[in-house]
Amino acid sequence: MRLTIEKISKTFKDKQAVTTFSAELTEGVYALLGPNGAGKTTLMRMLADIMKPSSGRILLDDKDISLMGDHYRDILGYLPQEFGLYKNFNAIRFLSYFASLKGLDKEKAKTRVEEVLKLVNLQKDRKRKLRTYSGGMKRRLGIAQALLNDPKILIVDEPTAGLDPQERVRFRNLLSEIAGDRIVLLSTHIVTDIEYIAKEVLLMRQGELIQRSTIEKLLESVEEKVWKCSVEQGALSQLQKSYKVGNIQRAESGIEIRIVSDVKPMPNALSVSPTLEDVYLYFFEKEAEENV
Ligand SMILES: Nc1ncnc2c1ncn2[C@@H]1O[C@H](COP(=O)(O)OP(=O)(O)OP(=O)(O)O)[C@@H](O)[C@H]1O
Repeated sequence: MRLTIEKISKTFKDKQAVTTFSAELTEGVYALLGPNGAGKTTLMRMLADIMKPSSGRILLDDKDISLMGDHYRDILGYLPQEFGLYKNFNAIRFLSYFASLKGLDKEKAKTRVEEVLKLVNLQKDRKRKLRTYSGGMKRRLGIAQALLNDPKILIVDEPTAGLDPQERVRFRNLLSEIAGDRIVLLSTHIVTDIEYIAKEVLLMRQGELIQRSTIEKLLESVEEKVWKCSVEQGALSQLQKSYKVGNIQRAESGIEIRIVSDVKPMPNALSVSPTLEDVYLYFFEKEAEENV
């Protein structure tokens, strides 16, 4: 299976949200990483065939998805960023309702609803009203909904927004379990979401794909560009103006800061091993976890 994104762009009036984005995706988990406003949601909506590109094409195994109609929707699972729940429904009723919208026949739907509840580990809570669900449970239910038709392509838009770190880890594990032979595209601006699970990372900035790589290669690309420096408090604000400063830690003598820079920022700077947060800082300037 091959999903080909061929030079797609999307313009809203005077705003270019996505600019000639091209990529080819095969089975596995891909992470679309970029800051708020980078164009991730717009790209995903086009991949989910909810929004038409202003130009360019999306092909599944060489067939234009805009010409595939229901055949494409049959193999697609989509979890949008904003996902409305019927608060007075329980999980079974909610999923059965979506199953009927997706055209599953009644008998098949019954079995499938139980299967997806098991997959996302909500079996025990399947009869509870959704208004009593935690943020993590709601997101898992969202994934269950997206999996009802056993999609070959699964698109999930910022699924970990608002989840606590423990729920984020559970959600990440869930995605990696269900990935199997599907194409999974997950968008996020939180670097820890993509650790361990992403086969490749697509970095998006201002509507453009600026880098596509494995996590290992991304880390390699900032090798020798991450520095630990001991500085005095008074020097900090000037350094922040001149460099991309990551973690700031108080030490016995002054403070210790992490700087991402192509050149050694000061004589006493020590080169240290990069993390994904450094990668984010290198490509996107802002602090990696700023928007959590
Ligand atoms: N319907 C629309 N009309 C006008 N501008 C839009 C519309 N949808 C998105 N945009 C603009 O396009 C740009 C990309 O938005 P998009 O929501 O795709 O980014 P994002 O990376 O998903 O960000 P976020 O993480 O905040 O959702 C933004 O500048 C946004 O304001």
